[in-house]
Amino acid sequence: MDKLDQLVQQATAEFAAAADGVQLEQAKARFLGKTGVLTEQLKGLGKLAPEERRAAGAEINRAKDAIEAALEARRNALREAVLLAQLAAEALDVTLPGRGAAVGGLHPVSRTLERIEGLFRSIGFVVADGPEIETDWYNFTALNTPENHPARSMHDTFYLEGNDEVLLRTHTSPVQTRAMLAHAERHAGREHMPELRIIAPGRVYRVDSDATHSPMFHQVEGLWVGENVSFADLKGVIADFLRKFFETEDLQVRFRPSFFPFTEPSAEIDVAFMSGALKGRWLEIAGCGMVHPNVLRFGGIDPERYTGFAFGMGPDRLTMLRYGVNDLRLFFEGDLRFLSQFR
Ligand SMILES: CNC(=O)COc1cccc(Nc2cc(Cl)ccn2)c1
Repeated sequence: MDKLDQLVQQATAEFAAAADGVQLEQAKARFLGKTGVLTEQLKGLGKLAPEERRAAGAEINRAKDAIEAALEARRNALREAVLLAQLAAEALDVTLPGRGAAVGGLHPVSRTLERIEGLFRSIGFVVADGPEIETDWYNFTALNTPENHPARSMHDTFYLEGNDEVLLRTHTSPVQTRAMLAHAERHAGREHMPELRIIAPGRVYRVDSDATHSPMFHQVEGLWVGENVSFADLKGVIADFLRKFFETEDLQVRFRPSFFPFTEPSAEIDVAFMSGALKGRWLEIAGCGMVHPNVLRFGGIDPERYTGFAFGMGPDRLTMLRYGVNDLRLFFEGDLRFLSQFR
């Protein structure tokens, strides 16, 4: 094989060894560039005799064409490789199953709140709402809570920055007082004020956090005010509600004497199931009592003419009982592995 054939072989091998466009251009320069091997050959033609020059020149140009063809082939091969790599990287397998939008669900506490509201609506209660940021008047004073009562302290109550009159409500009782004032106002001057039956569900805040206490939790309060509402009405409404809520007649309800500043007499409500894991254990689930006369007065209602009962329960606690959950904080951490069990 003569020198020119060797050059073509060598150039083809070096082009094949070029891994990308930059290396290929460097290899091209070695053969076809200004100082390339082929260019040197062409310069050497001047030294030949005129009759030899034409043949030698033709030979060199044939080699040059072969090298340029090898170069072009390698360029195409590299371009093809880049394209194939890109296609592989961006490949979309349309046969894959769709990700799909998962079906959401109501939060277990929301389900409990809706259930409680539905049960009380079915006996004529109306759901009332009110501000979560309250004044200490509506949250404490209007509920007959003494100025020095520990519940007012910053150890139990979240006060807004640098303020001791604006706070995060610690219960939904303020909603009840606001509703009483509005109701009394609306029917002022009439001989008989219509009965008031309201349910006040909502978020409440207390400075506390452990397995059974979260700084933000939920409460549902109920209030029934009329011309001769009695403790018997209270017991009947609560017992009936609990049987419907827990969907069993097989439970006992008891009213244990207690004390709240805003009710007199007051009682804690315990429930005991006659079957299941909690069989026979008394569980405290709510507080209640006849509305204290002062609280009726703060609500614009004459305690000489009207009486009422009220209760307060923790739907978070009812939810824990209903679903057998033992750490309240699980409800508020947003962990879908926990929450998706309640869809
Ligand atoms: C989880 N809640 C509890 O242990 C105790 O809650 C209770 C108990 C008794 C009454 C009330 N609410 C109330 C509201 C007004 Cl406007 C007047 C009188 N009382 C809340």
